[in-house]
Amino acid sequence: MSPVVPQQSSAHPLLRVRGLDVRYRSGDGADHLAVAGASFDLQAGQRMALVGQSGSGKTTLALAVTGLLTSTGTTDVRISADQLTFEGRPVVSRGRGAIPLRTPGIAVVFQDAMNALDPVRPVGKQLAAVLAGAGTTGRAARDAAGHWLERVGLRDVTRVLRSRPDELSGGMRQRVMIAIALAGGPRLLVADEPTSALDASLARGAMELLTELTRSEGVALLVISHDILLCLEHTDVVGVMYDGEIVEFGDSARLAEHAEHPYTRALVECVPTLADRTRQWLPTLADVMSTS
Ligand SMILES: Nc1ncnc2c1ncn2[C@@H]1O[C@H](COP(=O)(O)OP(=O)(O)OP(=O)(O)O)[C@@H](O)[C@H]1O
Repeated sequence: MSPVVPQQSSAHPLLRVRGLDVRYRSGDGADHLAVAGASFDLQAGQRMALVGQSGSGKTTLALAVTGLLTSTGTTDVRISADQLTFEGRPVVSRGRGAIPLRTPGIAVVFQDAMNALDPVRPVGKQLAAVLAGAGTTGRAARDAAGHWLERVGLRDVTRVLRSRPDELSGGMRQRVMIAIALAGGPRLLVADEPTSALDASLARGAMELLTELTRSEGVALLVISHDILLCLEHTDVVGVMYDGEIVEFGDSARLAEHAEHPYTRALVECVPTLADRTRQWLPTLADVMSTS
C-alpha cells in the first residue's frame, strides 16, 4: 500500500507529521514496524480521529506525536520522521531510562482513568497541581478547580474535590481526567480510547463532552477509538489505520458517505445499526483486506 499524503495543508498547522516511522525492537531480536510513513496535518482547533482495528498502530502514532513514547525495559523504540513538529517546534522524545516529559501545550487523556490518576491524592489536589503549573494558585486555583469540574458536568463538586479516584464511579473519573487535561490550557488534547471503559450511553456522553469542550476552548483534539461511527459524527477529519499505515485520511462527513478505501468502507459497514435490518451477514475486515 502506498502511504496517504495529505492533499490540503496550511503553512502553519498545529501539528505536522511527515513520513513518521515507529519501530519496536525487543531483546529477543523481534522487530516490528508499528507505524509506517504516517503523514498528516492537524490544524489549530481541529478535531481528528484515528480509527482502525486493534494493533493497527493508533496508540503508537498518538504517543509518538506527543513525545511520550520512549524505550523501556527490553524494548527499543526507534522514531524517525521527515518532519514531526508541534507549533512549529520539533517534538522531542527522551532516551531510555528517562521519565518521559510532557510536550508543553499537549495534554493526554488515557483509556483507564483509574491508572492515570494518582490513587491516593484527592481530585482537588491533582487539579491544583495542574493549575499551579499553568500559573494559577491559591483562591483562584480553588475556584478554577470547581469551575472545571462543573464544566465537565460533575455535580456536588465540593465532595468530588475531596474524593480520591476510587471513591468515584468510572464515568466520573473519566470526566475528572478530562477536567485535569483541559485545566492546564493545552492547545492539543490527545484522547486514547477515552470511551472504551464506559458503557455505550456513557461513551457517547464522554465523546460529546470532549467535542463540546474542545470546541468551546478552541483546543484541537486527536482521539483514538474503535468506534468509527462515533468518530465520524464527532470529528472534522479521520485517519484510518491498517497495519501501521494511514490507508485513508479525509473529511469525516465525506468518509461517512464516500470512503475510497475498501478497509474504511468495511469498518463503516461492519457496524450493525438498527436502521439496517435487511442485512443477514456483516462483512469481516479479514475478508475485505484479503481481497483488496
Ligand atoms: N512496547 C511494545 N513492544 C513491542 N511491540 C509493541 C509495543 N507496543 C505496541 N507494539 C506493537 O505495535 C503494534 C501497534 O500497537 P498499538 O498499540 O499502537 O496499536 P493500536 O491500534 O493502538 O491497538 P489497540 O487498539 O489494541 O490499542 C502492535 O502489533 C503491537 O503489538
